[in-house]
Amino acid sequence: MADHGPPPFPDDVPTHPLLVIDYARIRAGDSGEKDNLWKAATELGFWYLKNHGVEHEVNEMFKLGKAFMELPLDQKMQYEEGDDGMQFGYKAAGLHTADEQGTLDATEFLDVAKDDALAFPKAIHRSYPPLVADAFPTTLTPFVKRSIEINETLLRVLGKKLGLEDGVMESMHIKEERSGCVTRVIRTPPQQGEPQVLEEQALLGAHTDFGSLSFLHNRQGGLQVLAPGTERWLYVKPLPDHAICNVGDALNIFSGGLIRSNMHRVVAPPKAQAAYERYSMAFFTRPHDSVVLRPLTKESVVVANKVKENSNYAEEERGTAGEWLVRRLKNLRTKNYHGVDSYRQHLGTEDYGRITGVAVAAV
Ligand SMILES: O=C(O)CCC(=O)C(=O)O
Ligand SMILES: [Fe+2]
Repeated sequence: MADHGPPPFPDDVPTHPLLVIDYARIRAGDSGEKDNLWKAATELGFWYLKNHGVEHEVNEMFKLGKAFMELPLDQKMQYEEGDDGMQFGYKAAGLHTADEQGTLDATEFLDVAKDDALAFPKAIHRSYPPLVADAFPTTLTPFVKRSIEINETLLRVLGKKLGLEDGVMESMHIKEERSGCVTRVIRTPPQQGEPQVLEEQALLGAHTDFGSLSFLHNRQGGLQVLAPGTERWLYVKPLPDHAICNVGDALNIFSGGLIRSNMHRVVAPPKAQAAYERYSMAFFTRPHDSVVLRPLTKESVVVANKVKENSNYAEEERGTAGEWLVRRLKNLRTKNYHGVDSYRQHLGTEDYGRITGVAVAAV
């Protein structure tokens, strides 16, 4: 019998609503829509993005991702990312931990560097399997270019709303510079069990994203958010041709905490969808490697000559974007897991108490 793929997202599971931002209106400079984006970015840090115009490239990426994931494991393992914080290539299931007990994650990643996609046929970070390398001109590079354009536009609006001088936000994300910007395809295997039990098992552990903005494409459920002021993880319902955008830690830090980098995780898709393998795909915009992660708002105000001499704005040193990534990735690797403390070493701006609180409550 022909397999028609997973059934639709069920109507009867609780979900968390997201604001819908119309990219066409943002592009047109609509000030009401820019206000909506600011509201979404500061209150939840997640929103749907419609009319982004990347539907074709997204479809092609899903096809490429599936073709790659279906390669034999030993072929994929030749491109494994390793335990030193490199994050391009292939990550096999179980090589990341999903919680402080060291539970193994259940996700496979294909991670393709923006730098390799833009420099093709030159390799900047690494080489990829022939199936992926062949798809740079037709699929990967077009998707990366469109994704960059969208995230740059959204970042410009958010930078302006923050009160940054023109060009300051852009200068943190220079696409010609080496960065951790990455296109990722994720696969998780079919899950069996009681929905209530499955809903408590993270296949990709609770986290905040490392970079500035994530441009995510979901077709099945499985993504959950822990909304501020709530104690319950809720699914985000995928909507056709709507991207899910979310803020990462770098933007949270740049904004002095004003723009929210919200915790999320991936569990089994709800109900009957759980019996199917799950694919998702994202482009992560991150500051280029040499950018020091610190609040930018004071700097912009200084530029504008508006700051008072004795501003007591808290400034915390987080190192560079490149160092931030390596630290977080290294400590997430199963091989580098030495207990709760090493797991905590991978954390970003998450409120760690919230993660443990929820995990304990779920036992
Ligand atoms: O697969 C998803 O829906 C989310 C993936 C995710 O959060 C990530 O890779 O950072
Ligand atoms: Fe994420």
